[in-house]
Amino acid sequence: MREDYKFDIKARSPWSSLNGINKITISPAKQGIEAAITIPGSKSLTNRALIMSALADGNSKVSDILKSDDSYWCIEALKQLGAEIELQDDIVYIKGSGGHLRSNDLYIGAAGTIARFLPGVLAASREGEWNLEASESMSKRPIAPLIHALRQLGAEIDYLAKKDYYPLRIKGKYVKGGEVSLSGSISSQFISGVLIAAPYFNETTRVTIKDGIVQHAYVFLTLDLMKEFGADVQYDNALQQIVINPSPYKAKDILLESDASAACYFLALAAVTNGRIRINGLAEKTKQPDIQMLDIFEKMGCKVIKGASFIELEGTPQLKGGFEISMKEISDQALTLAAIAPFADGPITIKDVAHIRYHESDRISVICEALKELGIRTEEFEEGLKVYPGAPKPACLNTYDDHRVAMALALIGSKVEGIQLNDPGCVSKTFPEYFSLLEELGLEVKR
Ligand SMILES: O=C(O)C1=C[C@@H](OP(=O)(O)O)[C@@H](O)[C@H](O)C1
Ligand SMILES: C=C(OP(=O)(O)O)C(=O)O
Repeated sequence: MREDYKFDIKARSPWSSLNGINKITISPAKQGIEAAITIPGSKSLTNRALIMSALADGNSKVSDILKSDDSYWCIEALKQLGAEIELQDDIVYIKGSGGHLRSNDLYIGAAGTIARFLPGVLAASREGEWNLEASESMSKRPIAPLIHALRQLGAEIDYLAKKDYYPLRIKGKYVKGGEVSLSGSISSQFISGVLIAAPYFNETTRVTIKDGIVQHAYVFLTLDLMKEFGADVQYDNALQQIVINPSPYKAKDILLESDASAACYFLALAAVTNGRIRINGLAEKTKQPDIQMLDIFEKMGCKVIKGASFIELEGTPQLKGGFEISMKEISDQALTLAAIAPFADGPITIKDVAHIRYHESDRISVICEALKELGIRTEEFEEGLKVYPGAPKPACLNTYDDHRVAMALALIGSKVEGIQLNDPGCVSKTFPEYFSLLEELGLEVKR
């Protein structure tokens, strides 16, 4: 176990689950898994829509939001900034501030989407001053390329403790805009963070990307939503140059899609148990990148039915392996594939995901550690890993305060009796009901 590991209780919100539960044990379902389920709203769309509605002048209604730690801290921050927000079940009514934000100290939890999307927005808010504090894990994740780009555009942002990391101090002023070139090779969120704020800069902003973008689809999600909220943006399909004219967001009513990343755990569950799961309310046409996992499941021998408003996956008695795959564009699913890989009939190599070492944990190192603990032969590379077929043995595994580590490793409990996970509550970052849903589907979950 890595020595610096402890979970950050402060980042768990009132919407988190499993508070005070140190360990959970997962064992296979007694019967075959066959179900139709609905997954909560997309984390990425929820926090984008909340921020844009809070900036718009007027009343917006955002329906089918995700209720998790990431969205809780987003809503709290926006309230502190002066947005009037009312919540009814999973519908949020927001009276936006028209871009005039109240000075306050803000805590943003462990959410990359808030950490990378708020600084530009605050900096361009003409007046006001904010200290922004993030969770321990978020305070270790990179933000320097974003802050550097925003400063180049005229923003006043200082590091309050360690250079290049949270916490931040931001002074609102007129941000000029203009030309900026930034890197998307560690996180696409740096680009989204500049784009979301750019309609509030004084002049037209022209963004060019210095090198690659790790997950292009999230930048397209940003641009699509900006257009829906009335921003004036132009871009080419290769995202070589993105142009944003000053064009404040307009209030609107919006219904959000289910979270494709969260859906993938249940598709993987059907795949690995030879079960059948239908996800209602999510279609192949979504622009969320993780829907591309369907191609991987098909490659592994699963049958996928793509309906107009659902996705269904039927597993197979023996998953196929023996392939290498680049997961650069769908890297939130790298751990999901790694967790089901031991059950395939040949090794699986996951490539091009060096950037996931900078997510909530060093995901490549953590998943390799867990698989080894389970007795699975695993090779770790700088940019990925190779997992060999094997029979995992029961083990007690660390989740490193990383929701995707916990959700992926829990899938092994659908095949192997007695998989124990420490700090299962970390799933609350994006999916507080995760273990309850596994239980409803028949898995044995002992808290
Ligand atoms: O913009 C977004 O909503 C996201 C972008 C991706 O981050 P990176 O580009 O940092 O990998 C993804 O991993 C994250 O879960 C959500
Ligand atoms: C990387 C992730 O989150 P974040 O939005 O905090 O970057 C994730 O959800 O896997």
